[in-house]
Order: sequence, then structure tokens, then C-alpha cells
Amino acid sequence: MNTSSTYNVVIFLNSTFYTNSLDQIIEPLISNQSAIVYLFNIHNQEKLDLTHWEKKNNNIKVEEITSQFVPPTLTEETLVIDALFGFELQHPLSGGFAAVARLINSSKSTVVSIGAPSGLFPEDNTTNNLNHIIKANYTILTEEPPLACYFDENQPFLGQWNILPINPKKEEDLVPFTSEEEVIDIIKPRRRFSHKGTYGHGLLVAGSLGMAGACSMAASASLKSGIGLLTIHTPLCNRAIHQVSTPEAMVDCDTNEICFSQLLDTTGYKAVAVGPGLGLAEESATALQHLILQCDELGTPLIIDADGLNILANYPHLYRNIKGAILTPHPVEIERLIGKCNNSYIRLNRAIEFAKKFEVFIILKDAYSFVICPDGSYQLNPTGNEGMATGGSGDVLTGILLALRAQGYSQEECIKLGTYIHGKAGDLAALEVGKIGMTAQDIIKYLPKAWKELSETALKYNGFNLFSNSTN
Ligand SMILES: NC(=O)C1=CN([C@@H]2O[C@H](COP(=O)(O)OP(=O)(O)OC[C@H]3O[C@@H](n4cnc5c(N)ncnc54)[C@H](OP(=O)(O)O)[C@@H]3O)[C@@H](O)[C@H]2O)[C@@H](O)CC1
Ligand SMILES: Nc1ncnc2c1ncn2[C@@H]1O[C@H](COP(=O)(O)OP(=O)(O)O)[C@@H](O)[C@H]1O
Ligand SMILES: [K+]
Repeated sequence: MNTSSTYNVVIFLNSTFYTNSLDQIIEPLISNQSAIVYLFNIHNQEKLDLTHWEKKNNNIKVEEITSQFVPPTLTEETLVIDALFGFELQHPLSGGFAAVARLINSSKSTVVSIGAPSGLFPEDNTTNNLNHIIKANYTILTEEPPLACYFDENQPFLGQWNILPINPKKEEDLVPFTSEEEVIDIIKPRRRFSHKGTYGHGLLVAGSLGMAGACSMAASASLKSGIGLLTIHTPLCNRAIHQVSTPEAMVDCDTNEICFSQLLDTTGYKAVAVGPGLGLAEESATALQHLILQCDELGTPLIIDADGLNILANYPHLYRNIKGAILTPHPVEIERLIGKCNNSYIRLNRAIEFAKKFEVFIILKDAYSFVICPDGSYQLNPTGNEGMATGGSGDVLTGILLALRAQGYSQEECIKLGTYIHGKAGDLAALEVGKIGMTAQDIIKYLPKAWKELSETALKYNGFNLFSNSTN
């Protein structure tokens, strides 16, 4: 058998592969280059006949693989096309296919996977053999992406992925995303005859010595998301900072110089958010426990983020007292609550179990954030970008959520609309200043524009829900 060093393109093709993808995707990739097709005619399948390719193009050679085969030489210049398996696989690659995966992965060739990086399962890869999954530089998906495409750890297999929907999925099989239609149905107009009281008084419990910034950014985001009145509860040392950075907010100073320590009365507040930059001091842990119990007793809507979650994780008996709260963990924070997880699929499922068990709403933050309801349903948020991978971005989200809860949006409305607008503001910032230089403050800066654009879309498409019950 020829070694492939003389071929520019090496194609590993399984006879079960959709033939329409062959002509639509693989042929154009080969173009006029010399190519060899290693054709695996799998048992019980009709033999795939590619003689028409050979006839059409003298540069294409087809080699049918029935048993052992001499592996081709794959160089840096070779283009490898992986057309072995799509997302239908239920068992890890084994035997010859596993050997092909290892061969490809140990090469420096450019790899394009069609349908899926062969070997990757569509959702749960817990039982997979990760060494037997082809690592592509590019993946051309022939149907809408399954859940696995939205998990960080699968990106080395997928490479840069794009969708060419040759075999579109049924609506019910699609990964659920929050849509713009959904959020414009949620967003409510401001009433002409309204006043600051109409839009709620929120309490932000945040900040400590050295972390005034987290509090400041959450506060600014609240103020730029329509809250009526905002009070910041923060340690004494940060008083001047907040009076200057957000003069619109009132500052209620803790008796402690450097951290949150006071037992608070939440009467009169429409919502409370706790956690950004709070620190982990013992006094703060005691004060937080009191705050959680107080909100539970009074039915005050509660949002818990950052160090609020980190402290909570040390007091599992309090999980029973956070019913109805919104939690906004990043992957490391959620694992403090649900235990270490081996992969994103397990983490998502344990987060869902946590939401169901303790009747909480969770925003599992990441490149694609999941919003999870206590009934176990979830949606992915479609907005946002990698420019938001910068300190303080999450604090901004907490501020937005506080503003929305204070304005009377339900938890479910709040998590969907809040994550959507947070990502949209990030997208507008990226558009204007670029992803490298943008900071969390840029997300805040573009929040008003994001709200404006979304409101205008709502007005245009659904009359801004003028006939639904508006705020309060
Ligand atoms: N200006 C201010 O005042 C600011 C104050 N802040 C306040 O700091 C406090 C501590 O919060 P925290 O989030 O920085 O620390 P922690 O919870 O230990 O975890 C962070 C580590 O987890 C990891 N990691 C892995 N994957 C990840 C992912 N997808 N998303 C996120 N993280 C991921 C990653 O580790 P690595 O991958 O680098 O090993 C990362 O370093 C909290 O109160 C917060 O409000 C900040 O908001 C910043 C601005
Ligand atoms: N690559 C990314 N793409 C989209 N959103 C991102 C990305 N990286 C981070 N984000 C968003 O930015 C926020 C980061 O939150 P978090 O980790 O709590 O930051 P911090 O604690 O510094 O405020 C989350 O809402 C997350 O979804
Ligand atoms: K494939």
C-alpha cells in the first residue's frame, strides 16, 4: 500500500457516513489536491462506492480497509479529514478506530472533523476514553450543536467549530437557548407616572478592605439597570469610595472597619444581593448567616454571589433557608456547594439537582452560562463574549440581578433577562472597544445602550407588552 506522504489530503471515511455530506463538504475540501480515502466499510452496511470520485478526479485514490492497514504518514502539511463518526456514538472508539484517533492526535497535521470529532459523545463524556477522541482543528457540524459543544473541556476536540446544517434537528432536540423573543416578552416599560419607589429599593451587601471595586461595580450596574433606590452596606473603610464612585447610592456603613459584620434588618428592601468582594472573615460568616435567615423569614428576595456563596458552602444546614434565592456561581464556586466534579456535564447535572432539592435559581456562569430553575429546566444564555473574561464581570451581573428583583421581576424572568442583558452589554462593549482592552467597567458603560436597544426591539415587535401588567 502507498504511504500517504505523496497525498495532500488524507481522508478517513466510514461507510455509514451520510453521503450528502460527502459531496457537499468533503469534495470541496479536496478541491484539486491529491487525496487518499481510507474507506472503512463497516459490517452490515451497504458498501459505499466511491468510484465516481476516482473517475471524476485522477488525484483521488480510494483504499478500502477491511482488516489491518499500514498507517499513512501524516506530516505538518497534510490535511486530515475525519469523516468516521458523527455524534451518534455510544461507546468509546476501540480497535482500529482508536488507533486512527491516536495516529491523528500524535500528528502535526491540520485536522477537519465532519459531523463531530470522531469519538466525542453528544452530552455525557464521563465514561468516554478521552485518548480515543480525535482532536480537530476545525469541526464542521452537520446538525445543530449538542450540549457537548458548549463545554469548555471539549473545545480541544472540536477546535474551531461551525455549523452547516445538512441534517437539521427537530425543535425539541435542540439545546435550549434563551431567545431574544423571550426576553422582549419579559422586559417591562417604565410607567410615565412612576417615581423612584415604583422601581424598588435594593440593598447591596458587598465589599471589604481591598475589594471596594467589586461592590462599586455591582452598585453601578444596579443603577444602570433601572433600580429606583440603592443602599450599599459596606465596611467603614470604603465609605468615601462609594460616596464618590456612585453618588446615586446611599451608603450604610458597617460598624466594622474592614469587613461585613453587622446583623442587618432587611425590612423595607424589595431585594437584597450579597457577596461581591465580601471576603471570608469570621464576622462576615456570622452576619451572612443572620442575613440569610432574615431574608427567609421576611420573604425578602435574595441574590447570593461570590464570597456569599463561598461562606454559604461552609454552612450546609442553611441550604434549607435559601429557598427562592438566586445563586450566581462560577464553576469553582458551584463546586464548593455541590462537590468536586470531573467534567462540565456532571457539574451541570449536580447543579440542577441542587436547584431542585433546595428550590433555588442558579446562574451557572461560564463562557456559555446556564440559567437553571427549581423545576430542573435550564437554558443557555446566547449573549456575551471572551472579552468578559476579566475580573469584575460577575459583580456586574449581580448588580443587574439586584436591580431586576427590586423592580419586581420574578426569579425566572430575572435570571433570563439579567444574563441576556449582561452579555449584550458585553457584546456592545466588545464591538466598540474590542475584546482585549475591555474591562468590567466597559460592560457597565454599555448597559444603558443594551437596555435601550432591547427596549426598542420590544416596542417594535410586541408593543412592549403594553397590555400586560407593567411593573408593580
Ligand atoms: N475589583 C474587585 O474588587 C474584585 C473582586 N472580586 C472578588 O474576589 C472574591 C474572590 O472571587 P474569585 O472568583 O476571584 O475567586 P475564587 O472563587 O477563588 O475563584 C477564582 C478562580 O477560579 C478559577 N476558575 C476556573 N474556571 C473559572 C471560570 N469559568 N470562571 C471563573 N473562575 C474560574 C480560576 O482559577 P485558575 O483557573 O486561574 O486556577 C479563578 O482564578 C469575590 O468576592 C469576588 O467578588 C472579583 O470579582 C474580581 C474583582
Ligand atoms: N469567555 C466568556 N464568554 C462569555 N462570558 C464570559 C466569558 N468569561 C467570563 N464570562 C462572563 O463573565 C462573568 C464572570 O464572572 P465571575 O467569574 O464571577 O467574575 P468576577 O468574580 O471577577 O466578577 C460571568 O457572567 C461569565 O459568564
Ligand atoms: K467525524
